Amino acid sequence: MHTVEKIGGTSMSRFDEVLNTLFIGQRRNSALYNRIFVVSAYGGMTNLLLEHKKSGEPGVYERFADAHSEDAWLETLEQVRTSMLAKNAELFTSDYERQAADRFITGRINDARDCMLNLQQLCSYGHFQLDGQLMKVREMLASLGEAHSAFNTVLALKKNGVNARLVDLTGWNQSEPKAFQDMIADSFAGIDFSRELVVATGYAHCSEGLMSTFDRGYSEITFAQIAASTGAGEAIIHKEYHLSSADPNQVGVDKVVTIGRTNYDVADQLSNLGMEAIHPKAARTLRRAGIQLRIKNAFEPDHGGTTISQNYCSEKPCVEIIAGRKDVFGLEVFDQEMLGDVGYDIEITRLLKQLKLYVVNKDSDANSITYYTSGSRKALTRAIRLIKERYPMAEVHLHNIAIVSAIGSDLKVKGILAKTVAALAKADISIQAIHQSIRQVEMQCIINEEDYDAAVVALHQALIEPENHGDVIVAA
Ligand SMILES: Nc1ncnc2c1ncn2[C@@H]1O[C@H](COP(=O)(O)OP(=O)(O)O)[C@@H](O)[C@H]1O
Ligand SMILES: N[C@@H](CC(=O)OP(=O)(O)O)C(=O)O
Repeated sequence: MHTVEKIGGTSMSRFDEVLNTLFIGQRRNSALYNRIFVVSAYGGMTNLLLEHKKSGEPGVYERFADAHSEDAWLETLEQVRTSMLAKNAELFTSDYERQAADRFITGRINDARDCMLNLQQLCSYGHFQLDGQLMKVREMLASLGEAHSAFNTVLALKKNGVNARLVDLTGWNQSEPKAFQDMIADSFAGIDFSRELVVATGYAHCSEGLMSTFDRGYSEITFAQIAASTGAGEAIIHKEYHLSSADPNQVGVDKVVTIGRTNYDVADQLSNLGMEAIHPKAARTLRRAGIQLRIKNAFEPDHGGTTISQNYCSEKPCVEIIAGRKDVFGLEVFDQEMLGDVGYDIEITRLLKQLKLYVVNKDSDANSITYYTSGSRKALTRAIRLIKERYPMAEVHLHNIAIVSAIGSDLKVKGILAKTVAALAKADISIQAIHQSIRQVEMQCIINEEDYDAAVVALHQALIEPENHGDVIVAA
């Protein structure tokens, strides 16, 4: 039976290593096959094509959509071209592959550029509106990143003697889009996985619109659907590190512990904080298809990694992960008219959704609500203006904050709140707000942005390190 394996952008950026560990390594002949790889764009490429995933800094798409900067998008698209060609030069030293790689991506970029210029021209006539076409432009731009990395991967594999095959799901020259499930099923029909190593683009063109339905992180959706549709034995996500008790880059590779087993509930909490163990909607597809999910370190192929299942719960209560995010704004709305009126909250939430501001969490008291949101500062400034227009008596304040969070499949650890507060106080970090829900899977502290790194280290030290878990918290 075959596996379906996803490689994220961060790992794809270290392609030479991935080639030696995952794709080929010690594998020979038949051991190379029965694997379908789904690849993301090289790290940073989608940020440049659309907008920065965390800071919201505009990329080609955002600049194109912004009516005030008519030509600024062209400059950013040329920046994408330069980065993509530089990546090709880094990957391919021989002329044949490099020219083929350059030709392919140059053709796609030129097509996208011409299409966007024509659209801009067309929409200069009042009968045609750009707004109605923007999502299509977003999809087209996104697909460039995954087409680039998948095409290059096949080229590199072929050069190394592997019988690799590209499954290009971007629908580039397709006359009409198909439904998502049909697009995937049709593209894989009739392929003998035991003879061909398939590399599929993490972006899939479809009538529903992958971006409008799932937005960023979409390659996991494609990955999960391919696994379900081809009846994979296991679905594997390869990451830069093992799924660990904290970000190894922040706390230190020597201090963090690998998570051996966890559940989809924990994965959802991580996803809410922007650390996507797995996209929640991709998890659902795998769960329904009864396919086991494993997260592995792309550079340690012999390690079992982390298995994620629906029913796992740690044997005794413990903190499994310290996570968080620092690109968060606390949008505080104070209005004495709010007292007893739930409609206030509903209306502001709707407004934030319209402005594509993601609400990570919120808290309230009698006459104020604070929304902890991520998104661009521009969208937040707009939100403040609209709230003030709608509620003239409201006082609105914006705080630069960070969220640091302790997560576990069973967090009913005795005295956890006291330990957390003591650890932060000892590190001289002031807590702005604190949340622990009754379900006890996650506890969040809101702190000042500049305290973020120190807070993660302090909580890891106080809540995880004393448990002496060894190398792995519950080996898979
Ligand atoms: N608990 C954690 N375990 C492992 N990596 C983490 C954790 N929290 C944050 N990270 C960070 O996630 C980053 C990207 O991970 P990865 O999933 O490989 O990226 P991509 O989305 O490109 O696939 C890593 O560089 C690491 O610093
Ligand atoms: N490249 C896309 C899709 C994706 O899922 O990427 P990654 O696997 O690197 O998170 C993005 O940045 O949204």
